Amino acid sequence: MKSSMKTPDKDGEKKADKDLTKQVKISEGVEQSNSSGSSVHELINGFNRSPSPPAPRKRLRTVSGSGSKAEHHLLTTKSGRKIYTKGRPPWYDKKGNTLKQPYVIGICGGSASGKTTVAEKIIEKLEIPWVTILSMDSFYKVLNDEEHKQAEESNYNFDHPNAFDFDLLQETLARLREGKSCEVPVYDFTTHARDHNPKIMYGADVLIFEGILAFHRPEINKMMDMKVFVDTDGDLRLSRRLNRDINERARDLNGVLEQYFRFVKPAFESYIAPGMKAADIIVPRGGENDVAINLIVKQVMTQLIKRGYDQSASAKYRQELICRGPMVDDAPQNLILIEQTPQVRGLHTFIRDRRTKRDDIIFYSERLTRILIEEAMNFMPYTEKEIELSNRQKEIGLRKNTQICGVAIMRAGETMENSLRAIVKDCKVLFPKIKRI
Ligand SMILES: Nc1ncnc2c1ncn2[C@@H]1O[C@H](COP(=O)(O)OP(=O)(O)O)[C@@H](O)[C@H]1O
Ligand SMILES: Nc1ccn([C@@H]2O[C@H](COP(=O)(O)O)[C@@H](O)[C@H]2O)c(=O)n1
Repeated sequence: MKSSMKTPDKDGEKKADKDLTKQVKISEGVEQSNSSGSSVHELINGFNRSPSPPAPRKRLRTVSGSGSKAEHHLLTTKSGRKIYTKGRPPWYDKKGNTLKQPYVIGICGGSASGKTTVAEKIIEKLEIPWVTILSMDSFYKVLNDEEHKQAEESNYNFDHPNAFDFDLLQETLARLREGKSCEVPVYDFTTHARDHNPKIMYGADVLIFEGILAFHRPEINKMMDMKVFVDTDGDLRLSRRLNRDINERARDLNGVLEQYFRFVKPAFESYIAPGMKAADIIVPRGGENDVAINLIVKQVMTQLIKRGYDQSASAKYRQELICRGPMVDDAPQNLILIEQTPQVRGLHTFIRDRRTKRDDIIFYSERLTRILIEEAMNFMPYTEKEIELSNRQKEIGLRKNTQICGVAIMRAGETMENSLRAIVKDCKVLFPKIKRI
């Protein structure tokens, strides 16, 4: 979107006024409300939860990293809906081309301004199946011992552009835009380090990239179809950050304040706020600005449709496959079909039913792949093995051959990973096409 558009704030269109009046009314006579509509009670509530003196650092090891808000790529929205945010495993058309580029939304704003909340609300309202959230946190540089010590003492500047690996970020975003898969580091704010296990991400119909310096590098800005700046009052950002860092990021009050005034606030003024100039849309007040979020969602949907996004396309393709009927007759000789037991049919019924919810499909698919892998285990090489029973009698059993056995899975292999690991103790899963980061 090229034209710059400021979304309605307090003085905006009538609807915004109406919403604001509603907000004020809700606050009136209940508790004191600040300019953003958030109550003072809300702001101090978090501190009450965290007793003074603060809990020891490592005890509060709630994972609060770049993957935490959508842990295992499953985002549970405030309304309880579960959304899969890993993106879409690469699909190819009949000519071997990957499908269209994702629509990229960049979300920039100060720390605790509500970037993630806005991103989640956009996703929730869009109601499209393939979405990805990429967070800048994943691209914090790995610290050396000295820097790590400084971070522990709240004396490391995580808000300066030098704290991020922008080259890696640019490369990752470029790959995701091409619909390719990537291994993305998961950041742990409690240890200032990356988790051992990165997460695998794919392109999607919509890709949201959020971070404090999301608009810092012009080459990255060029990859965005829409740039949104979340503009939340500084005092509110500080109070939310205190709440969050103490309760979720294992920090103490003094440390948060020291870091804030030494690094966070100056960096906001020098590097983050100038990002507003690059923005197409400015969202005052963040996640509670439903008028702005609805406008963004409407614009994204319009653009997706212009690009040929068709929600019913996958349903049409499935129907085509059903009409073609089973391909058992002309199947190759070495194709083995799973026995159609009542259990297998029951699982298929869940998976094929158009009313089945997304997380249920994931659950029942995993059960089905377990059956598939159990069956596949019968084709592994086994050798006889003599064992001794508890009554000292001997018995000849079977042990899996110790030789390495490689199995190539052409499509949807990753969806089988959990089941495979649950059944084969010593398996190694390789993703040959994935770019290692
Ligand atoms: N409208 C709101 N009212 C109350 N708390 C909020 C609101 N928006 C965000 N928060 C809280 O503030 C913190 C930061 O919000 P988040 O969306 O994660 O911001 P960011 O991604 O910019 O750091 C979180 O703890 C979140 O729960
Ligand atoms: N080890 C770290 C890394 C980053 N931070 C702070 O996080 C802020 C960015 O995250 P938001 O969710 O608030 O956008 C940033 O302001 C860093 O100061 C940290 O404290 N420790």
